[in-house]
Amino acid sequence: MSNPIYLALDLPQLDAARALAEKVKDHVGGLKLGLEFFCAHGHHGVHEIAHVGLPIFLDLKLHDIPNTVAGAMQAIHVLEPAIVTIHASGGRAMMEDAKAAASANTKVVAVTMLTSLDERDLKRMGVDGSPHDQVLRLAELAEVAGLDGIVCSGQEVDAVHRQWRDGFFVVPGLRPAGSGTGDQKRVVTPRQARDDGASVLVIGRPISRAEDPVAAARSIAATL
Ligand SMILES: O=C(O)c1cc(=O)[nH]c(=O)n1[C@@H]1O[C@H](COP(=O)(O)O)[C@@H](O)[C@H]1O
Repeated sequence: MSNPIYLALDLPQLDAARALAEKVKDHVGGLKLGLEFFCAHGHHGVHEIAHVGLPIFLDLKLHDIPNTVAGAMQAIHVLEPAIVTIHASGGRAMMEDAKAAASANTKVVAVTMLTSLDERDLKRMGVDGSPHDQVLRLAELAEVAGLDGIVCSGQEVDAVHRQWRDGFFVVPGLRPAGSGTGDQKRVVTPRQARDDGASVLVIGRPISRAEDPVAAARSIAATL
């Protein structure tokens, strides 16, 4: 069984990101490059990290009118990402056009509700219901739009998996038992997320900021 852990390389320095990826590559299943890295290094940076030889998750959280998101998806074909994120709150048409514009080998998944948000944040944004309700609502929209799956917290993945049996579920906001959560508000352990149906476990700081990133990755993988 392939390793479900994708390391979030949220580092602005290209050399440091590549060195970390090389160091832990035997203990993770993929590498996620997000806005911090991509805004600093763009296509060149993605090509550099791709040389490590692991699948690349390009986490751009695209969110715009359908035509613009489709154009962005076309522009990243050359990077051959295994996974790309868009925001479900961009609506059904945007999601449909994003998937249509993606290359066939790219899984397009929709971020539903950021794991840094809780029910109070939802209410302040004028969204009724619980995070659970909001995630299920947006997951259904993503499924109808023909996406491959969604991003949600480990607190919702079980319910989404029951609603979308063959979906691809990316779960961040993961912390080993007893560790701090930082800016993450909806957090579970990697083992809990995996048991509840996560396809990919996105882990960043618990590995990237560990004293010994290899030991951290190995100890997390050992709990799965
Ligand atoms: O799309 C994501 O990967 C994502 C969605 C979400 O709701 N929450 C979330 O934390 N992420 C990403 O997952 C990673 C979590 O990093 P750590 O909190 O350091 O483990 C970061 O790169 C976030 O951008």
